[in-house]
Amino acid sequence: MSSEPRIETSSIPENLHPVLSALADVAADLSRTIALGPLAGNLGASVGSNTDGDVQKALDIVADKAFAAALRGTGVRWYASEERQDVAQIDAGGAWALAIDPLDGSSNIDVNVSIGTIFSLQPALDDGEATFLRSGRHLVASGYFVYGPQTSLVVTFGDGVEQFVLDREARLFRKTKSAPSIPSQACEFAINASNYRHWAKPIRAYIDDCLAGIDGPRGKNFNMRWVASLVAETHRIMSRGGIFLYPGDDRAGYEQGRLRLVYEAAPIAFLVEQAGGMATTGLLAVLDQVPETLHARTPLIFGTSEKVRRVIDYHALPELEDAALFGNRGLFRA
Ligand SMILES: O=P(O)(O)OC[C@H]1O[C@](O)(COP(=O)(O)O)[C@@H](O)[C@@H]1O
Ligand SMILES: [Mg+2]
Ligand SMILES: [Mg+2]
Repeated sequence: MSSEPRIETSSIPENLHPVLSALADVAADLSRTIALGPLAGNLGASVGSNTDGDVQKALDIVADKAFAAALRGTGVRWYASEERQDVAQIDAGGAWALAIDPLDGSSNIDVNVSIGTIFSLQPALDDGEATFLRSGRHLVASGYFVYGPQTSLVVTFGDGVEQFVLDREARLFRKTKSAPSIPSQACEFAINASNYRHWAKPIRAYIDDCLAGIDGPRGKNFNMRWVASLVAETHRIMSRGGIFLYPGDDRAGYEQGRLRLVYEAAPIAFLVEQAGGMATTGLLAVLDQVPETLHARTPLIFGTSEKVRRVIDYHALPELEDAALFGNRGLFRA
């Protein structure tokens, strides 16, 4: 890594400068590679599968190796990656544990749609795995890079969120004047609706009510979005509000949804709470959920607080009663 910081550090806690600069350095490289697309090789080629059977793309592996290598000497003791079965030790004397989804939205690599990197930092315990098997309330920082028309970093250190944009010529992430904040009013929802028949009743009811639009209990029309890149959906919600849902469903292997608690849901939940929104599994705040295993999945529902609260309310309804209420719908008028 170059010794020059790759990010404006004035608002970043001093003990995290080396880590953030290393992450920013790799993100600048990835941004360039992604922008070259097919000119940089077959980035979307399938090269194997991880321990859970998820297909790994060439760029997943490139990104994972680049981040792990760049973090040497930055004070990161433990490195847990979506692409690795086990926690790796980087700096034996380091104070930090970093969890990372090196490349989020892999299915979009080949189609020139925004993809990203998600990370979180927490203090390292002596046991690497035990460090990560704690609730997200232990996080001291989390963020994502989104590689889109702009390459941006949105990050929290537990006191609101900040945004940086890559100035390609200077190879520097510059801080933007205004910070993202999730609006309290919004009319967009994001869900992979092809799974409708697999969802549980509270999720179906929530989406049914959105789809009913002005004629339904919400009394207004909604738009639907689904990019299939969690970072891109998060970035939109950070600026425009709305709700994202990847619930558990009845497909084999999807009982807890698709997204990983340690690498995806907890870091995003920390950002969302810091930006004025909420993140839940439907039953519990995502940040209160303790991972049972390193690669555990979790239902993830986040965004504008009022919308997320409504989904939580739907989950709280007794099974029989809810059928009656949803039939009536009057209790849930917007
Ligand atoms: O293809 P689906 O089931 O709609 O899933 C899309 C979701 O999967 C993900 O791509 C999973 O992340 P990875 O690409 O890191 O595996 C999310 O970014 C996205 O929200
Ligand atoms: Mg991901
Ligand atoms: Mg990934």
